[in-house]
Amino acid sequence: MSLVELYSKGTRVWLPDTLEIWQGGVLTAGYQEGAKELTVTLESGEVRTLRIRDAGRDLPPLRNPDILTGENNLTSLSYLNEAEVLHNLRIRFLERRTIYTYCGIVLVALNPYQDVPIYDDTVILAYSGCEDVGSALEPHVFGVAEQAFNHMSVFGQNQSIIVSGESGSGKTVNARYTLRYLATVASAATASVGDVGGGGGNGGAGDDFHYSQIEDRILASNPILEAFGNAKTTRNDNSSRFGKYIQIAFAASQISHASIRTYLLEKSRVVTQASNERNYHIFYQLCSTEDASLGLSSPDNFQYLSGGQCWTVDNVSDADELSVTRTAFRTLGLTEDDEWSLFTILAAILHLGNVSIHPGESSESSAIAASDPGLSAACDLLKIDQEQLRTWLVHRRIVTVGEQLIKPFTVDEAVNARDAVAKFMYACVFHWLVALINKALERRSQQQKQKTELSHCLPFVGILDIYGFEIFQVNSFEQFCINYANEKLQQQFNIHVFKLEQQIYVSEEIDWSFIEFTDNQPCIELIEAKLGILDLLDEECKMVRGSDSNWLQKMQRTLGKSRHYDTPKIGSRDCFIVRHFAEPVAYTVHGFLEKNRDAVYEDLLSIVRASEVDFFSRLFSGGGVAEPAGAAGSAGGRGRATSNPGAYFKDIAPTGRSAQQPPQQQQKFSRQTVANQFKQSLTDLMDTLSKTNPHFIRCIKPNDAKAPFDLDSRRAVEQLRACGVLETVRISAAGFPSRWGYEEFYQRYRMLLRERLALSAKAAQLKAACVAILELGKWPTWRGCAASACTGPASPCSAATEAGCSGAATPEFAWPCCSLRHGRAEFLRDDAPLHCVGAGPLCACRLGGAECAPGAASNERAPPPHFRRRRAKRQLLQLRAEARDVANLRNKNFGLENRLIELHQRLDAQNAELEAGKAKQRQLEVSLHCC
Ligand SMILES: Nc1ncnc2c1ncn2[C@@H]1O[C@H](COP(=O)(O)OP(=O)(O)OP(=O)(O)O)[C@@H](O)[C@H]1O
Repeated sequence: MSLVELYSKGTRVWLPDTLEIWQGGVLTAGYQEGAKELTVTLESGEVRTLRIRDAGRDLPPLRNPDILTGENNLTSLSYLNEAEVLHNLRIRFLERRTIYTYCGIVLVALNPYQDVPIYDDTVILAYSGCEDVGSALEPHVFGVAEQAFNHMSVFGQNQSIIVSGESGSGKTVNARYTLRYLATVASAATASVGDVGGGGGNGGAGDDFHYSQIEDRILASNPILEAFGNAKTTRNDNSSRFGKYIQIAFAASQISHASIRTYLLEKSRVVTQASNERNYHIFYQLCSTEDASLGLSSPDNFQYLSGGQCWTVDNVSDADELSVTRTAFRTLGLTEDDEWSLFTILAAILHLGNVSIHPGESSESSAIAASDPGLSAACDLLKIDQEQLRTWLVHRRIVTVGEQLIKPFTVDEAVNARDAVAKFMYACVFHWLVALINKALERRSQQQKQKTELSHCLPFVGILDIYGFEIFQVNSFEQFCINYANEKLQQQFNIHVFKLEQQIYVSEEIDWSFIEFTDNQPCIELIEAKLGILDLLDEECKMVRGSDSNWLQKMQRTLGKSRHYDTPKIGSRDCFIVRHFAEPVAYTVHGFLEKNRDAVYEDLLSIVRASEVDFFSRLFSGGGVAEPAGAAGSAGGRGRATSNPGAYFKDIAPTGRSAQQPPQQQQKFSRQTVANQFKQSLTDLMDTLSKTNPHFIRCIKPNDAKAPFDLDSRRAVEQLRACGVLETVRISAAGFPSRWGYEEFYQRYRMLLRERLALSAKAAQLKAACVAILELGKWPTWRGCAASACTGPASPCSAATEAGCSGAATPEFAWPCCSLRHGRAEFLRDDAPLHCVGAGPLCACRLGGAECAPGAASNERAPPPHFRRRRAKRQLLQLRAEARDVANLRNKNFGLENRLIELHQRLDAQNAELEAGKAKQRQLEVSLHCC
């Protein structure tokens, strides 16, 4: 169609709008070739004249007919542009109250900021086992989980579900539901095996660890990790301050074991918080007990909990949350004694934060009063030497050739030293817990252990919930690492969606015009390449006199020419800007070196490691009850996902003893900077992800006020642009909706072929076999013959005389899992009738014999015993189908109910107005009467 035809009078278009981003309008007059102007009447009635400079490029985007509005897959829109995507999401979200929408291979999830009734077990049942989950049911996070689970079960291929989005967009909630879905579906599989007495050897007597427990343990890991790793920020009341990748391995559709890797816990939050933010939830939960034996009281009595001047979270009871955390501890097998030990350390951290450090005798020194209550409370709880701690919090040892000097700290240095110990202790607790969870998610019985040894063979589904892209007023080292991680994830997404997809079209010689996308490789190189930002940072950290400002200068000299690096033209001089894929972010260099070194003075470490309590001593030495193997939190000991707190430190390592030497001999630890560890763990993560079949969930934060079902178009478009959803729409719409390898396709549909070919298809014949399967489509008898009397591919088809049947049957077919429309017989893969219900003259079951009684028009024959499992499965499928209908109805109902509530609210408001009007009228009448 030519532009003149497309842009004729009355055509519906979109115009840019400052407030709503896009506004609908209608062309008042058609576009003429070479015209410089276009007149549009907006929906508001305003008439606007558009300047056309580069016709064909700057003509306004076209609008779809109303009938397409609210499509649940954006790729099915006729006109695909930013305005249409936004409009569609808006209608679905605001009018239909639907939070999920497919966008090709991506599920877009809008945060409703309100509980929606779409996650209960009926809905899980509806999605589980649904073969065409993408089209038969509304888009849902359960749909994505089902696709991953199904793909894994059928093809034994590892899957990953990557949940991304900015802070507060709903990643953790969606990841939590995904986890629940997998746990429920897997436990249903276990139960159904148990029901029919199959057993399959799993979970039988003698196992010391039953299958049902592992699902519970997986779910119990959530409240623990959230209590210790989540905090209230200005953007999100329950913000994850660490990244998490959970891998669930399955054996015969049941969970075999699981493991969690964590990424870069934000340790600085333990000692300082921005305004209106909180420390980690667990501290406030603990304070709610006001336990005197731990010296606990209201959170505002502790320095470490008062940085943000915020101690509570709306609608959250810390006391209730504590009981959730403790219940989860029990589920994971943590004893009350160990729990008490953890709480003791947390309380000690809080008391340590209250230690008051004064200027010493000179301005270059500092001191702590012998009677400091914070110091004595911390030392009593940790069972460590108070005098030693008091000394080494305000001094350090310098070792030169042949001699040692004791140098006092300034007040600032002493505060840093104290905070570093507090952060170290908290990180030890966190990583110990991750190791504990991993231990609890292993298989324990002999049989299960064997499985674990073969774990690399078991397929898994991995769920990645990693901190979203962050921009604050002041962005520091943590934001830099978080945004770097997002940059890597975006690249992973690009590689999968754009690069690989297009490469396949080229290699398959499919006619294809390339879709441009923003490749963020140059930005990643700026960060992680040799002489890039991280490299220069590490170099500076090695310098004795290294400083943040020196590092900044070096970056400016070395990286100044990069397209993705910049310095602010106005304002702060100690900033550098990185142009990320999402947005440019200005980072303040202050504190980068210190955070990257993450140094804890060895003298202080030795003191806490010398605790009289064996548990503490082991925990602070990198060991403990759960015996974390190497890098804590790594799955089955593989990978280096979690920073090992043992490798964090090492600033000054004393080599000899002095009068005030701490009691324990120092050990040697590697000097690995935080950024270096993080880079390595991200490389490992990307490596893992690249070997899986990825599924993407893009979470969108619809407004900053956390208002329920409210969409700020500007914010939504920002996020859609940033995470590549719009480009995905274009590529998904232009490309093929489904891609199968020969092997995959053959495995899935081979039962349609004659036995001979089905069994004998070797690698070389795979393509031919696939072609043969596709040829089946030519035979109407096999593709759902419309003829009512069709009995399947008999030769010739017995329904040949009926309308809609060609009467042709192909010799290529054997009896497949027949699902003829009239449902005379149902077959499973091995051609055995499940339950011949249609026995009679038209029975399609040709096997005869014991399983079928031709002529007996009855469905009352009891199935043979060995079909019981299949029948159970069949019934389950029926149940699921019913549940699907219920879920769909419920979805609709929910939308209608909401509309009704809205209408009631409006009615109430109008009534109130009416009443107010009447009252006013009465008043006026009274005053008139008085007059
Ligand atoms: N599907 C949902 N239904 C109801 N409420 C939701 C849903 N998704 C998110 N929310 C609300 O939004 C809040 C923030 O969500 P969530 O913690 O998952 O964000 P996030 O993307 O993980 O943020 P961060 O990166 O800061 O951890 C939740 O605490 C919850 O109140």
